[in-house]
Amino acid sequence: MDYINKVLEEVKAKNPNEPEFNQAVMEVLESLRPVIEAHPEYEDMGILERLTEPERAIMFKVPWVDDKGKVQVNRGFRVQFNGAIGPYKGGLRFHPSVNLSVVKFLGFEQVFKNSLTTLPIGGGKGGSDFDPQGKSDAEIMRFCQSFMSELYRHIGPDVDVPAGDIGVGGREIGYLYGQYRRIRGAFENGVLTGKGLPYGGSLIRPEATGFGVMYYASEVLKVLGDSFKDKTIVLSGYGNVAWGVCIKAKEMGAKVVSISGRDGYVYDKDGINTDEKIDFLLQIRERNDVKLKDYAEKFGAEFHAKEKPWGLKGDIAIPCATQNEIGIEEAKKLKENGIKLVVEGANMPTTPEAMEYFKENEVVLGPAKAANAGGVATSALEMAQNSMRYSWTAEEVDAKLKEIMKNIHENSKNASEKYGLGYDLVAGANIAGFEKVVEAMIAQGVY
Ligand SMILES: NC(=O)C1=CN([C@@H]2O[C@H](COP(=O)(O)OP(=O)(O)OC[C@H]3O[C@@H](n4cnc5c(N)ncnc54)[C@H](O)[C@@H]3O)[C@@H](O)[C@H]2O)C=CC1
Ligand SMILES: O=C(O)CCC(=O)C(=O)O
Repeated sequence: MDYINKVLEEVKAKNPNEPEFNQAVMEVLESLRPVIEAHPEYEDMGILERLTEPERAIMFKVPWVDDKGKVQVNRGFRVQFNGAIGPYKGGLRFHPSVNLSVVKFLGFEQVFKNSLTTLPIGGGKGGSDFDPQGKSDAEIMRFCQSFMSELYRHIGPDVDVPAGDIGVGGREIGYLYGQYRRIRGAFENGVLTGKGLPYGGSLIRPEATGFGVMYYASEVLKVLGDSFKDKTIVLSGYGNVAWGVCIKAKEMGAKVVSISGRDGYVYDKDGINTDEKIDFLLQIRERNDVKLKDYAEKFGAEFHAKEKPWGLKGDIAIPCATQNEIGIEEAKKLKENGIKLVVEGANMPTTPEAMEYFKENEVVLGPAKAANAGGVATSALEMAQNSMRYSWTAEEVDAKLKEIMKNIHENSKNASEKYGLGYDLVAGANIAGFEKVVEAMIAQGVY
């Protein structure tokens, strides 16, 4: 059995109840074959075994009191996956589907993504099975305070720097930071990113993931001899990432025709392209009872309950909701409906079968760890500003973000070409991310 298959078997055997984690590992390791063939010494060094085992996985109790006075107990996680190139960095997800497998898959992906940004950040991720939907602001605050009452001992500006992800935005980061500051008795604001501007947040961080997706996609379109002008975008999600994509799409002359959530999707044939419509996304997200039907009613669009938007006609698909939202059936529908490019805003939104189908059917795929890296990259810029006790203008941050996304695309393209894989952005991102982390790991001895 070759080295990669051996490690894949071991990972499966060691983590039998972690399908998402196994899926993420398989996707990365399969595309590293040419690199492993060129470096047989990695086997004796145990590089892949070391990379697929988190440096630390913390699981903890999060008790809190609801508005009726009843005690609720959730489970909290922080997985510090690999710190070879910098402090662990990655978001916190509050969603009922969160478990160890989900946090480990996200943390594993984050290692390569953060390496790709070219900035000094290791990979980690965390979260809880707490569902913010239907909770009051006071309940969310009490939950965040309890969550941080345990998490604080594991994090720090040079140790591990969490941020937002699904269900965690500016409001939650504020409550989390307040509790951290109270416990530590110090203004260490480099411990979290995605903060509000008055206490050390960075301009453009809220928009960064969506803007980064569009900057990265523009680079891909350049290679394809095309641009966003007059393109129709089929989008999923309605949250932070989807919002950033909508703002940039409007600026770039493309038309976004859909958003989606847990309850179904909205088809807006005129496009989500006015400030009023785009601002409404923020309002939906801020409410603790998301109903996308409200968008449809307010703006005269169609609402399709319990369905995904992948049957719509368009040129480019940008999934911005959650993992495995595009399976093989959805991939076939996208192809039939004219989609030529899929750019992943969400983490691992495409199943392995769907990825294979895209490859065989000439649909270009921009993978999450490259395409959505603008969020974490701008978080690293927030850390840099906190260290300097200084802030850059929106124009300065945006220019740096644009340059980073351009480099991520270029480095992925070059890595793919270097191993004779042509324009394979999936393999290219995995290889480019892997090479830097491995170099740092080898330099630091066995850890
Ligand atoms: N916020 C960030 O900076 C980054 C986010 N991402 C990824 O982007 C995706 C969206 O994250 P955000 O916009 O930050 O979340 P958000 O908290 O702002 O919005 C929630 C999102 O989750 C989706 N969602 C929740 N439950 C769902 C379900 N059961 N079925 C389908 N969709 C569901 C909603 O459609 C909505 O788009 C996630 O995959 C996240 O990991 C990736 C990089 C950075
Ligand atoms: O900004 C960060 O540190 C979090 C970003 C994140 O969670 C992601 O890239 O998936």
